[in-house]
Amino acid sequence: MSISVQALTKIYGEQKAVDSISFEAGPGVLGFLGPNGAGKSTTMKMLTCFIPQTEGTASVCGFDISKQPLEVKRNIGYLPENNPLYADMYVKEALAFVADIHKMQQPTQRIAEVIEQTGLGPEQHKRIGQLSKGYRQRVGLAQAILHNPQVLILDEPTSGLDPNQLIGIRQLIVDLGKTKTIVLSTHIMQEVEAVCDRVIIINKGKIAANDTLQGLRSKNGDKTLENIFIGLTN
Ligand SMILES: Nc1ncnc2c1ncn2[C@@H]1O[C@H](COP(=O)(O)OP(=O)(O)OP(=O)(O)O)[C@@H](O)[C@H]1O
Repeated sequence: MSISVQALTKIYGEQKAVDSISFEAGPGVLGFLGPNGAGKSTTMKMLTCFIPQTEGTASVCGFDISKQPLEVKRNIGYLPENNPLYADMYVKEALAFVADIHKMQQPTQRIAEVIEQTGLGPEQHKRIGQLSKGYRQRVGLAQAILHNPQVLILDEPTSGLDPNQLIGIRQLIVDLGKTKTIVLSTHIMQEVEAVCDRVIIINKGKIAANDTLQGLRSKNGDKTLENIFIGLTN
C-alpha cells in the first residue's frame, strides 16, 4: 500500500485533533470527508511531514514520516488547503522554481505538460497575483503534480472553481487516480460520487467509516451519501 497509517494522533495543547486513526490506501482516489474541524487537514499535514504527529506512525511509499521525511516528500505532491503561492512570480516561473526544488533535469517539457493538463494555458503568462481564485487553484495543482509523485494529497482541490473548470479538474483527478494514490478532501458530495473509489469519513478526530461508495450505501439502506454523512457525523 502506498499509504499506511497506524494509530496516528495529533494533540494541539489540550485538543486531540486526530485521535488514533489507522487506514491504508493504494492507487485510486480516496475521499477524505468530515465536518469542519474533524481533523482532515491535520492528518494531511502529518502525512506530508508539515507537522509532526504526537503519537502513532505512518508511511508513504514505504518511507516513515518521522524518520524519512525527505523521501516522503519526494514521493508526495501536496495541495494545501489555503494553497499558498508566490504572488509575484509568473506561472511558468513558479513551476520552474518548484522543478528546481525537486532537482528536475530539463523541466521545460514537463512544465508545458502540466500547464496543458491543468488548463493553465490561457493564463500562463500572468503573474500569480493577477490570476483568479480558480486559476490559482490550478497553479497549486500543477505544482503538486509537477514531479510526477506516486501519492497526491489534495486538500479541497476544487474550491473556487467554476462549473466548467470543475469538470476538467475532476477528470484530471480521475485520470491521475488510475495509477496514483490520491487522498482528496472535499465537502462536495457530488464530487465524491464523481471521483472517489473509496471514502473515509472522519468525525471528531476518529474514523467513522472506511469503505467503498457502494459498500457505504449498501450498509446504510441505500441512503444518499449526504444523508449517510449526516448520520455518521451528527
Ligand atoms: N495549529 C493549530 N493549533 C491548535 N488547534 C488547531 C491547529 N490546527 C487545527 N487545530 C484544531 O484541530 C481541529 C482539527 O482541525 P483541522 O483543520 O484538521 O480540521 P478539518 O477537518 O480540516 O476542518 P475543515 O473542514 O474546516 O477544513 C480543529 O478543532 C482545529 O481548531
